[in-house]
Order: sequence, then structure tokens, then C-alpha cells
Amino acid sequence: MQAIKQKAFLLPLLKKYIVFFLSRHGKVFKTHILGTPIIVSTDPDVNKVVLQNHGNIFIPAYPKSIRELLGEHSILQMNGNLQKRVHSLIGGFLRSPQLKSRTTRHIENSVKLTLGSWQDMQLIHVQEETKKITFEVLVKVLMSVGPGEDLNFLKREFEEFIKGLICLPIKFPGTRLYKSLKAKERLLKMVKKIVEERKLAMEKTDEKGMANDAVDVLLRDSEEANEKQSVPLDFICGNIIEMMIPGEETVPMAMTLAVKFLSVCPVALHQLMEENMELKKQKMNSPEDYSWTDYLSLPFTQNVISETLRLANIINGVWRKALKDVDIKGHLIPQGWCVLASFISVHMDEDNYENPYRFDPWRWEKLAAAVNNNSFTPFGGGQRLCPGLELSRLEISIFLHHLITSYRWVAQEDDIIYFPTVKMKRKLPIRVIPLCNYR
Ligand code: HEM
Repeated sequence: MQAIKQKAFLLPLLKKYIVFFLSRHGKVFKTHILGTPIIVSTDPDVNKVVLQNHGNIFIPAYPKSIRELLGEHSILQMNGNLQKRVHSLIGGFLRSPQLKSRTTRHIENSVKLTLGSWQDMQLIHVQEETKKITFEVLVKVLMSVGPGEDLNFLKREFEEFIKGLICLPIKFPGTRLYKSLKAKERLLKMVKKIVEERKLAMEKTDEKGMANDAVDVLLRDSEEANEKQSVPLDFICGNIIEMMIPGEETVPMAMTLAVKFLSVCPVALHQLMEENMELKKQKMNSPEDYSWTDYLSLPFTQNVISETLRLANIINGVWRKALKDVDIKGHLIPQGWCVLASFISVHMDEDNYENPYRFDPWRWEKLAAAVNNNSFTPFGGGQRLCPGLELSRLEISIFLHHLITSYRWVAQEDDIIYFPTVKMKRKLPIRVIPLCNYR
């Protein structure tokens, strides 16, 4: 293993929290969170069974404010056959090589535009800048809205909407939840217009090429399903908005934390730069554009991304409620109880990772075959495995490639905040120095 000099960047509070979790009797224990009795699992095998959810025993259990904002038909809350159907439709679309090939151009354009604007900026806040890139890509993939007034409207209203995801569940004029619900109404109005126009356009043509976006995917499915199974337009509109939630904060945070972790690990930064410079040189001497497979084929870059996702714990675990008594590895989970399948405890457990608090991308050279193991679940697993997994890795790869082959940077002091969601205290300010071959 390479000797890496780096500062401890994890908040002592986080370490205390993990140590508390892991020092309990056994890896599965009962506790109380905000007065609610829950079972916490820090055991990868138990988490796997919870995530697999054979026989539909476990349903998602979100706090009241989130349930209220999501709406009962949200993909994040729905269960049974409808969840399976929507999940496989969206997953199939997002994973398709055609989508990845087309989206690669969108991501590149968005990354280059943002990086280009950095040349004249004194101080760059990485967390803000990466959000610009990923929101644009997300809205394009979901409903083909490009840069302009509509995109700005969606960004503004969506930001207002998600402010209420973690708040007191009190709903009257002036409260956070109320304002967020109002923003959702405005978002719904705009998305409904887009969906209705698309439906009309579809009815006028028989041509069926590849679906352009998630709206196409859901509309076509609804058209093909018979009367009884077809889903109403409101359902499609609601789902488009709700699909923005898991995609909006996660990818920019992964990009930001990759920059943060690399800033304190110069050896990794150097190796990443060499690997990406090599690809850039090849591409400069070739008439071919980058393909999505070029970006995903750089092994060290992929290891940096895996290590970032392990340490970042952007989704630190998932909450489920048991619909009946269930026994997993000798632990009884009684009907009606909530289970927290804690990913962060597994990712930071010495039993699973040597020196778990260290940013060590080289560990993945040994663990490579285990990327799909139970101890590495940044994207969840089983029935609800994140359908945006491959798209996310592609976005992060493209961002890192163009960043590292265009700029050097110096990061200012900043801390990671882990609760209630992962973010940087100061949005990660950096100063950049353009490389002479910036283009
Ligand atoms: C680094 C980025 C991301 C991370 C860490 C992440 C993580 C996760 C996790 C842990 C889950 C499982 C939740 C559960 O089991 O209850 C999930 C579900 C989901 N994610 Fe992601 N996600 C990311 C990016 C994205 C993107 C870019 C999209 C959309 C384009 C997306 C769409 C979804 C959807 C729709 C679900 C719900 C799936 C279902 O319940 O059937 N995610 N994500």
C-alpha cells in the first residue's frame, strides 16, 4: 500500500457516532431515535436481507415531512408491483448505452461551460458549481429541458421545494412545509405542461425511436398498458419531480467530496492526473470524440470514485418498516418496527475496511472484485438499488477528467457536515490555476 500523508478530515463527531454504533452489543441492536424505538443494523448481511426485501416484508419509512412532500404515489414510497414496474422502466432507460452515449455530450458541454467560467473567478465554491452541472443534466435526462428560462424556473422552485424535506411537519401559511408544498404545486404546473405537450405530439406521430427522456418512457408505458393498468398523467408528473430528489444533491456532493479528499491526498491527485492526461493526449491525436466507455475505463479514476462514495456516505442508510415479524440471522424484527440499515457504519467498520477513516483509493485494487459486495452500498441494493448508479459514476468521471486536465487548485479550510444531510460548511472554496493547455 502506498504511504499517504493526509490530514484527518472527518469530523470527530462523526467518528464518535460511528464508534457509538459499533461499540453496542452486537451489530444489530434496539435503540430509540427521537422517541421512536428502532432496530439499527450495522451488519452487512442483515442489511442485504432488508434491502432484498423478499416477499415484500419491508416498506420504506420516511419522516412525516418527507412523506407529505413526496406524495403517496412517489417512486420512493410506492411498493409492490407498481414500484417494480416504474423502477425497471426508469432503470432500463438510465442504464441503456444509447442514453449514456447521448448524455455524455450533454455532461461534457455542461462541465466545460462551468469550468470555462472559472477562469475569471477569484474564488470558486465547488458545491455550488457542481450543482449547476448536475441539475442541468438531470432535467435534460428527465424531461429534455435545456438551458434557459424554464430551467432557471425549475431550479429556483425545486430548491424551495427540497428545503422542506427535513423540517417540522407543521403545515399552515408561513411554515417551511407549507412553502415547500406551494413550490411543488408550481413545479407540478410546469411539468404538467411539458407532459401534456409531449403526449399531444406523440398522438400525432406513429414513429417510435429511442425514448428521449424519462417523460417519454413513462408516457409510452402508459400508452401501451391497457386501460386498467395505465397510470394517470398526474402520477407521471409527480414522479418526474420526485425523481429529481435522489438525483439532485447526491451527485454534486460526490463531486465536491472527491475534490475535498483529493486536496488532502497529493499522491492520489498525481496518479489521477497522469491517468487522465494520458487519455486526453490520446483523444487529442484522434479524430474520435470521447465515448462514455472511455471515461469509465480509467481504473484509478474509478477507484477514486468508489473510495469517495465509501467515505462520503451521502445516503448514510435507509429506513424500512417491517410488515410482519421477521427473523434475520437470529435477530427478531417485530411487525411494525422500523429498521435502519446503516450503510455508514458498514463503510466505516474496521472489520470491513482497513484504516476506514483514511482516503485510500488503492484499497480498491485489492477489493475490485468486491465492488458489488454487501459491505459497499452507497447506492443501496436489492429491489430499490439506485437506478441512477451508472449515470452518476459517468457524471463524476467526466467532471474529474476535465477538472484535472484543465486546472490545478488549492482548497481552503472547510469541514464536512454529516447531519441531517452531507454538505460542506463553506461550500468548499478553492482557488484555481488554469493549465496552459486549457481549452
Ligand atoms: C452519487 C449519487 C447517488 C447516490 C449516492 C444515490 C443513492 C441512492 C440510494 C442509497 C437509493 C436507495 C434508497 C432506498 O433503498 O430506499 C437510491 C434510490 C434511487 N435513486 Fe439514487 N443515488 C444517486 C444518484 C441518483 C441519480 C443521478 C438519480 C436519477 C437520475 C437517482 C435516482 C434514484 C431513484 C429514482 C431511486 C428510487 C428507486 C426505487 O425506490 O425504486 N439517484 N439512490
